[in-house]
Amino acid sequence: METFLGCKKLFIRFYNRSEQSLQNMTLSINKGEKVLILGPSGSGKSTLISALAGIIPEHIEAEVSGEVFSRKNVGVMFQDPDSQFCMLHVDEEIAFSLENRSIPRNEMDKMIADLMVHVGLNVDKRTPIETLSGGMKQRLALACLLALEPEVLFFDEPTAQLDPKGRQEIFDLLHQLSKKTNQTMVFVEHVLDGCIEWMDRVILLNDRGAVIADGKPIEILQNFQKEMEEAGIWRPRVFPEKWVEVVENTSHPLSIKLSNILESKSLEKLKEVDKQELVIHTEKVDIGYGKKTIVSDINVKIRKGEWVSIIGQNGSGKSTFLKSMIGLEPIKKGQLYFQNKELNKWSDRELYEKAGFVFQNPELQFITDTVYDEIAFGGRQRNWPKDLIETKTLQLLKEFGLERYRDAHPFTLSLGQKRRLSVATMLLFDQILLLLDEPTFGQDEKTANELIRCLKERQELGTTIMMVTHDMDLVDHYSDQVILFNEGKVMYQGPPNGLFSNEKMVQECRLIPPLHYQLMHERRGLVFV
Ligand SMILES: Nc1ncnc2c1ncn2[C@@H]1O[C@H](COP(=O)(O)OP(=O)(O)OP(=O)(O)O)[C@@H](O)[C@H]1O
Ligand SMILES: Nc1ncnc2c1ncn2[C@@H]1O[C@H](COP(=O)(O)OP(=O)(O)OP(=O)(O)O)[C@@H](O)[C@H]1O
Repeated sequence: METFLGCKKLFIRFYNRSEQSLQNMTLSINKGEKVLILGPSGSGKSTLISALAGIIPEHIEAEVSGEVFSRKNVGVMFQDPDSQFCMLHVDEEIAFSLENRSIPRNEMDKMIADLMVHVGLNVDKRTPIETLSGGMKQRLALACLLALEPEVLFFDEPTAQLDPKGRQEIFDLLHQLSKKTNQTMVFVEHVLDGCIEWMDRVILLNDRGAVIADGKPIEILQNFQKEMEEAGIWRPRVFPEKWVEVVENTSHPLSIKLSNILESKSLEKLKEVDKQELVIHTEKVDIGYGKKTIVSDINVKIRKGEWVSIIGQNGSGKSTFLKSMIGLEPIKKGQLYFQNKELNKWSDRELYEKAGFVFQNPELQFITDTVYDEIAFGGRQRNWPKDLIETKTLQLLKEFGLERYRDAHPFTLSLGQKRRLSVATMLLFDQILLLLDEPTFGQDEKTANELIRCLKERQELGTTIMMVTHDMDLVDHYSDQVILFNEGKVMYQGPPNGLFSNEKMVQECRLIPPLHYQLMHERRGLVFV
């Protein structure tokens, strides 16, 4: 029988790399199947999707051998939504997909409005795409893919930048869709809760781009625990009831260690930090763009050595806030002090020495031609001795799993690798403040843990960490202070336990509490292992 979608003995090597990114891959995906591709960061998941969708070698050049069985009518939701937009405004972008289906103009408006509601894109349809937040762009990319109604849908980490409730809702939406249509769906995802249980198949890749397992989700979870753990692949933390028996009978621990999560922060820690010097404080600050205020009346105090998490729904102003704290966006009103001196009294150079910024989109940060130079750059700027630069750079490359790519161009890395590089470049020298915009999204378990370990080490040496994140377990476990934005206001400011134990606020702000709080209220129908 002819293969619907797949590949046979497929090898792919990018021209600027000595190693192959996909090795001897043979796969056959049936019409209507829902397939999840799992593998550590850099294992070739995006490369595989691009090959099956016909993008490699047509639009991205590479040395390809073997056979690919692609389809004509496919749609891809790319990992980086910016790379797929070609129009200026939200409605035009969705209309572009509808035009592909020859939908008459007079039917489009209603379809666009419905799609925006479906994916939770709560903005005016004439909004310029470049002004959308990261999560909003991801929702738009999904709307465009759904508008296309292709025969095969490829999703490359479709929920990586979504707020926790949004992630759940989008997976529910896709699950419903999967039951209604006979469209084939191929997913790449790092976080498995909410999606793995309704997949027909899981394909597991190793770090060299070869298939190591292919089967039903529960079989893979049961029989390839060790391989998944060694490769650093996240496993689901919450298991649906239908899998309880299987889960109970396995000898390997199926979830992340609960002891880590249960150890919640106490108020004592914050009191200790209280005595220390202020790094940033604001008085009645408003942030926003042009005439639009995004968050008003911000009064925060951020101290030396604190770990501060900034949370809130997509579009609530987290990235804007982070940028405003070191002048990358101007504040609209109020006073902002950096080390007790008004921010505008510091020169750019001084701020650059004292504060490191990791952007949500890592590509915005890269300025050199190799991974090595990217990390070494800061040391060279400071005229450090060559030996010192080399030692420190090599150490960071190792810690972040980037040794193999030291001579590669930063733009050719996988998204997870790019994000790790963007954090590593900020860790070469000792800034007193690190501002990080979602540094862990798109990372496998092993690299996320390593990244957090490096940040924790810095914090213990006195660096202040300000991190935007949607990962509530991370917030719970590490933060001294949480700042929550909701509907243009600071809704909460304080230790994590004060927030997560306030069920009303958690609900109102559409948060999903960390596992440890969910455990306390054991939700029915779910089993926590
Ligand atoms: N255009 C390119 N040129 C050169 N090398 C590339 C290119 N795109 C990807 N690679 C390399 O191929 C390998 C596989 O990358 P790919 O993006 O497929 O990984 P991935 O499994 O999707 O990773 P992640 O989970 O980090 O997104 C990586 O080592 C990456 O650096
Ligand atoms: N350059 C800009 N011009 C006008 N509005 C903007 C601009 N950048 C962002 N916005 C708007 O400001 C609001 C907050 O965006 P921001 O990126 O700060 O949100 P966020 O909380 O970081 O979201 P996400 O979780 O999706 O990354 C959004 O409504 C967004 O559309």
